[in-house]
Amino acid sequence: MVVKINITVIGTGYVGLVTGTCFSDLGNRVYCVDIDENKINALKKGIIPIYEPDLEKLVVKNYEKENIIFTTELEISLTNSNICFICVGTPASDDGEADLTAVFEIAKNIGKLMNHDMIVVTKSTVPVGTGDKIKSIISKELKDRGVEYGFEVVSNPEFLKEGTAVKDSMRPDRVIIGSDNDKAIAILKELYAPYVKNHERFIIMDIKSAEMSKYASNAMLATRISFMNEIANICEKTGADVNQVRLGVGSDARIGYSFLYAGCGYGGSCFPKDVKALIKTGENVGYTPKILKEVERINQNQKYVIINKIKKHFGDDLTGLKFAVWGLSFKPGTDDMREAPSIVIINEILKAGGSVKTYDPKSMELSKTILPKDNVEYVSKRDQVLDNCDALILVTEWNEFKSPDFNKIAKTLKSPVIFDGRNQYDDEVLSKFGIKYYRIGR
Ligand SMILES: NC(=O)c1ccc[n+]([C@@H]2O[C@H](COP(=O)([O-])OP(=O)(O)OC[C@H]3O[C@@H](n4cnc5c(N)ncnc54)[C@H](O)[C@@H]3O)[C@@H](O)[C@H]2O)c1
Ligand SMILES: O=c1ccn([C@@H]2O[C@H](COP(=O)(O)OP(=O)(O)O[C@H]3O[C@H](CO)[C@@H](O)[C@H](O)[C@H]3O)[C@@H](O)[C@H]2O)c(=O)[nH]1
Repeated sequence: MVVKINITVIGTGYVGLVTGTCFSDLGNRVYCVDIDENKINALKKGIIPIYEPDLEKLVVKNYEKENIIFTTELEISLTNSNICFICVGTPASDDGEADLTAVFEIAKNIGKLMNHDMIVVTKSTVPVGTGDKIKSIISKELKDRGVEYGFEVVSNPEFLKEGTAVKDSMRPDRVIIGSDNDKAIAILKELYAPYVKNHERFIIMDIKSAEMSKYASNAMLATRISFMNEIANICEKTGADVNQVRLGVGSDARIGYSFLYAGCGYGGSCFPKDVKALIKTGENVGYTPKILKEVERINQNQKYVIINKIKKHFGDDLTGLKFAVWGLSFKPGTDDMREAPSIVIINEILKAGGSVKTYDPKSMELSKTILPKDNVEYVSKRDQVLDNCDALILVTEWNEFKSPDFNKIAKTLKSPVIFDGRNQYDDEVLSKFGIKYYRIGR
């Protein structure tokens, strides 16, 4: 295939590695840059530092074809590229504000190193107004160097989901391009065109609206989840069942079924930090975002709903009790543990004197570096977890937990009781097996 566009992607995490790989698969030449030397060296050997379905074979294929270059050298990458994507992390600071240290450091380095005209595209999730700040940082560096290269800063927020990141990138619902520069817009459209067959899916807007669209989308989805968790909590006190309510509500075409699942709270690297950052954006301009503050508060509380049910069943003191935990990652399909509800649930069990035996298909190695070492045991098979445990807790709904052998569960657990944080099972089926079943919103 003919090489089309030379691209630099800065930051090879979930977003950068997937974005860079998908662009390279179209025949573009992509320089994937990271400051983490270990990560770059591993990638050069075909070792993918994250678990993301379909990613490994695409990386290996395109690395072998020399469509991807893994490097820590930003200067060489920029020299050989016309477009540069910023894909570094923007984690929450202590006060909730997005920490833009890495983004601004990169803007500075781009200004210091670029030696021809460049389109600088922000794919990291950044607060409204960041594009203007990136522009001034680059301009200042160019001025200090006494050079006059042209550059455009474009906002192109990313909407991929972990676990389906490759699919989402190759078939995006929409591609938002925030820019007022026709040439930059045309180049980005050309780059994305093979993945965006339906051109109505390109949405062109000003840079600030593009930045805000990303936060508003995540905040809307987080709001739906907290809303349903609130409904679930009211269901529990009134005798209604949130599973049935979800069907009743979602069937309205104006509402739809997605993101209405009650559970033990949303986690991950995006919703928690982006809701906090949007609250901060509002406060910084003298506005108090009341709905968003409640969305966040409901989510914090929701992580304790399962532990409260456990304590209601066994009492506040869990000393001497061992809990089997299925699932650790913040959702199925990923090894990502950022803001995973399992962290809160397991720590609360340990605090109350209990111990934990756990299994997750992908995130156990990472969990070992995050969870306390004492009283947490890891096993390599789903059903091994059950031996000598007093109860089973389902935290992450991986497929292999969806239709387990209930007979075995009932016989192996010391007391046949399941606490289900993801509403995966049928109350009637479990009662036939003599299993006491607690779930959310019933
Ligand atoms: N993870 C997602 O599902 C997702 C989806 C959409 C948008 N986003 C947003 O995209 C951004 C990146 O998220 P992520 O999950 O890919 O982060 P990540 O933490 O997985 O990856 C970030 C990478 O950037 C590298 N990095 C940090 N500073 C650097 C520097 N100065 N130069 C070069 N590399 C540097 C890190 O070493 C790391 O490899 C965030 O703003 C996030 O909110 C994430
Ligand atoms: O009905 C639902 C749907 C999701 N969740 C939870 O919500 C969290 C986030 O899930 P999901 O949105 O699937 O995962 P992410 O990979 O974090 O993706 C979100 O965050 C990304 C980063 O900004 C965006 O790009 C995506 O569009 C957005 O969906 C997880 O803990 C889920 O368990 C629920 O509790 N109920």
